[in-house]
Amino acid sequence: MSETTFHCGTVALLGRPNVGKSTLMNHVIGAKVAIVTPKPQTTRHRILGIYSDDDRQIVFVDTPGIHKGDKQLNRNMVRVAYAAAEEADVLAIMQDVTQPLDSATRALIERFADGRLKQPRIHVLNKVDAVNKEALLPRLAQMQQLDPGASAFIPVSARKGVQLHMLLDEIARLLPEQPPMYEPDWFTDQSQRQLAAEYVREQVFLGMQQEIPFQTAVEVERFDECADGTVEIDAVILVGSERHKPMLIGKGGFRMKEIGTRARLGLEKLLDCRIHLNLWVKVDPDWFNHPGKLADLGLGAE
Ligand SMILES: Nc1nc2c(ncn2[C@@H]2O[C@H](COP(=O)(O)OP(=O)(O)OP(=O)(O)O)[C@@H](O)[C@H]2O)c(=O)[nH]1
Repeated sequence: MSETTFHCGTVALLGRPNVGKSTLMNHVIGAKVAIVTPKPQTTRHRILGIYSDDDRQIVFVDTPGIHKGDKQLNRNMVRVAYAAAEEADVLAIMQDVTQPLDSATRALIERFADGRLKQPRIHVLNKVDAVNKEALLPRLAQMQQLDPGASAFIPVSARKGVQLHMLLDEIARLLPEQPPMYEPDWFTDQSQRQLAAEYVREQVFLGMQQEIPFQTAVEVERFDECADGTVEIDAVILVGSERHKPMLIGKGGFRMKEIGTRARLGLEKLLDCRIHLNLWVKVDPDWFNHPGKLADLGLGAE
């Protein structure tokens, strides 16, 4: 490794909810450091995923999807995304090509293309596995017109790993020449405790409908590594309303058991150890509008 040609820096993954930011980061890192669900607004805070090889270290910053919302939680999420953009070396602005280029996506692109932020921009056109090639060409032309100052426009499939090597090459080319910031075997800045909370929240998002996932948070109260190599975790699922509690627990505790089992299996794979996961449900009305509670949960505006 020659230090002078090593490229290292941060790239902010930005875009509307559900475009595939977390999927892309996980695919590149090779581990599920950011949870993924088909529901929008899954990512709530800034998550780092660190990719390292012999001559580059790319620190991906996965951000909450940029959206409108009236809760304090939603406003904080959007602020976190813009703050991450300001601090990054490169901006990767993602869109979902299976969806039309709607006014919200356009507004987002125009906001970054206005030159206020000086970092180089790459437009990432995701989910190409789900559209035909002919549909892609007009979309690329539209993008070139919307942001002629961008460094690149790269169609990818985050899910299938299509063209991600090209994206990595382009990002690395735009990063400063400097030595690595993290040890090469680090892949995230999240603690095991935070990952445990996120894995439980993922299962709530996947298992529950309507507004329940969006009004739920997870707090890990105990994370103990035992002498026999197993890990004991106690986690509380916070719900915003009394009527959500029985729905989350399910008949005879069925729903809760399912959420717990799935989260535990995912965590055992990630952490490579046996896990005992104990879950409780607690009602905390309107938690998503309380700045103090949001800060306790790591969901402040940062
Ligand atoms: N077909 C297809 N689906 C994808 C691709 N990338 C992501 N998805 C799906 O799109 C959905 C949203 O993916 P996420 O990675 O959670 O999207 P996100 O942008 O992080 O979403 P937020 O957390 O809401 O900001 C999931 O169901 C993914 O499986 C892709 O390349 N192709």
